[in-house]
Amino acid sequence: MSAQPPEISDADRRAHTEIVDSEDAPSHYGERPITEVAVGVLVDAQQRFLLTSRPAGKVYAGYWEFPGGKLEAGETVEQALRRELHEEIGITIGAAHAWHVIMMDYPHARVRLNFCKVFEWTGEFEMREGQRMAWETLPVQSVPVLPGTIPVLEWFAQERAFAGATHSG
Ligand SMILES: Nc1nc2c([nH]c(=O)n2[C@@H]2O[C@H](COP(=O)(O)OP(=O)(O)OP(=O)(O)O)[C@@H](O)[C@H]2O)c(=O)[nH]1
Repeated sequence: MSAQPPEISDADRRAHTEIVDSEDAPSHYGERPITEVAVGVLVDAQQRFLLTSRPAGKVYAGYWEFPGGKLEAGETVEQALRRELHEEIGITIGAAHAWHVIMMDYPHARVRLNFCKVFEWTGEFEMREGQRMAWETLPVQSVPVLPGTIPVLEWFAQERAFAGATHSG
């Protein structure tokens, strides 16, 4: 859990979050096109949630996030999530329960993160891209966390009546 924090630029620090909670924002909301992303919040029987580290070679390599990825043409959020989690972490998910939707405006991309809670899955976890995995609870111990992950920790804090810092750093 002691990853060397990657370099973060001033532009990255200014990454802007908008809580949308709606799938109605047009696909060219604002001045830049939006990339749709399906993100899985796996919650186990002990109410822990799964974080994975971003693999080497991707933007924000080494940052901790909830696993997921970009929608391919014609896919629904649930279909993309099922495909991504199978490809990246080796499991087959049961139902994906739509939770929150946020926009993140990064220097490299403007993304709409469609977070879904997942309570059931089959198969063994296998980090197929060399990621690391951690079952976490609040406060999160893995550092650093991706900017787009922080709102999720705040939603968990609200749900769980958790007071205090949700993560380190
Ligand atoms: N998976 C995931 N992506 C997130 C989260 N928060 C967040 O801002 N993002 C952003 O959403 C985008 C997801 O892209 P990705 O690189 O994971 O997707 P992918 O696996 O399809 O990428 P690829 O095209 O490199 O194969 C990235 O810009 C990433 O920074 C999160 O919690 N999980």
